[in-house]
Amino acid sequence: MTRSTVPVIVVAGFLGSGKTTLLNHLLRNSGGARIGVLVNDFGSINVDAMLIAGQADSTVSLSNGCMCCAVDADGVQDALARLLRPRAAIDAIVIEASGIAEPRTLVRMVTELDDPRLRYGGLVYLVDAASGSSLRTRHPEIDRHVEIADLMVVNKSDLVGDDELTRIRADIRAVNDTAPLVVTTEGGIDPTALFDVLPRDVEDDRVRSRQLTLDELLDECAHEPRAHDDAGRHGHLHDAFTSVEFTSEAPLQPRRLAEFLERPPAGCYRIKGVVSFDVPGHRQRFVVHAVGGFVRVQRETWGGRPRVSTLVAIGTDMDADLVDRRLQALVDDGQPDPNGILSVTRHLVTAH
Ligand SMILES: Nc1nc2c(ncn2[C@@H]2O[C@H](COP(=O)(O)OP(=O)(O)OP(=O)(O)O)[C@@H](O)[C@H]2O)c(=O)[nH]1
Repeated sequence: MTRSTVPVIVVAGFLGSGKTTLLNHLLRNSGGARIGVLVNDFGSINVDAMLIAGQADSTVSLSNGCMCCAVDADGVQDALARLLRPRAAIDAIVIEASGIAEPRTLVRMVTELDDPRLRYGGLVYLVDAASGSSLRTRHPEIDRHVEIADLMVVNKSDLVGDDELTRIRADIRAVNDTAPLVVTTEGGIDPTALFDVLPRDVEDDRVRSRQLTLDELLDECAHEPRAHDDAGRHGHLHDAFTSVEFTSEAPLQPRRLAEFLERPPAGCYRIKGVVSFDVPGHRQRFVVHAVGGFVRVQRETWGGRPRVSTLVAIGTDMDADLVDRRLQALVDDGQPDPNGILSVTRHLVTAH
C-alpha cells in the first residue's frame, strides 16, 4: 500500500489563546489517527512541551527561541523528518507555534518544504474571545495573522456574552471574510476538519476520498487559495516581548504564587508552568496559567516526573529583574499559612 502525504498543520494564536488546549483536544480526539507534534516555545524552557508530554504519538520540541526566526527552514525540515520516521507511522503533524511567532514565516517554511511525504495542511489561528479588542489595537500584527488563516477559531467563548461574541465574529470577519470561522470552548474543534481520522490501514482509495480540505469541510463561502509570502514580516511580536524563567526544586508558597498569578508585575501578560507545594493533601502537580488577568489551575499526578516547579512569565516592557525577584520569593520558606492553599485551589478547573 502506498502512503498518502502527511498534512502539516500550523496552529498559531496570540499568547494564551488556547493553542496547547486545542492541540491536547486534537490528541485526545484523533479517532485513531497518529499525530506527531512539533512544539516551539519562546524561552529555553518549553512549558508547552511539558503540558502535552505523553499525549502525542511523537513529539519534537524546539526551544531557545521562537521557531519563526531562531530556527531556520532546515531545522524545521529536520524536526519534521524525525517525526516521519517509519516506526512512528504518523498520519498528521501539528506544529504548535509559540504565542509570539510570526505565522506567515512558519507557513512559508512549511509550504517550501522539499519533502514529497509532506503537504501543507493549513493555518489554524486562535483568537482569545476574552482578550478584548484592546489587545488587537495594541498588537495590530494579530489582524495580519488572521488575514492569512485557513481556519479561524474564536476560543474561550464561555468567558464572554453573546453580544460580545457577535462583535468579535464581525471584527474578525472584517479582516478575513473567506476562511471558515468556528467558535469554541477549550479548543474543541472537530479533528476531521484538519486530518483524516480513519485508521491508517484502510484502503488507500477510501483514505484519498476522505482527504477533504478545511474549506470543503467547514467553509460556508468560496475560499480562494491564499498566497503565503514574506510580506509583513517586520514588526514581529517578539521584538517587543521578553520572558523570565524560573525553576525550583523546593516547593512554592501557594498564597504568594496566587498573588503573582492574579496581580502579575507590570507588563507581564502571560504566566504558565507546573508547580509543587508542600501542603498535606496538595502534593500533586499543579499546572498554572495566567492570561491577561485570567487565572486557571489544574491538578494532576506527578507520575514519574521530577517534582520541580517551573514557571515562565512573558510580557512587554517588563522589569525582568523585578519579575525574577518576585519569582524567587515564591519559594516556600516554611512560614505557616494554614489556608494559603485555598488561594490556589479556588482557581481549579476540572479536567476536560
Ligand atoms: N475559560 C476558558 N479557558 C480556556 C479555554 N481554552 C483554554 N483556556 C485556558 O487558557 C489558558 C491558556 O491556554 P493554552 O492552551 O495554554 O494557551 P496557549 O495559546 O497554548 O498559550 P501560549 O503557548 O503561552 O501562547 C489555560 O489556562 C487554558 O486552560 C476556554 O475555552 N475557556
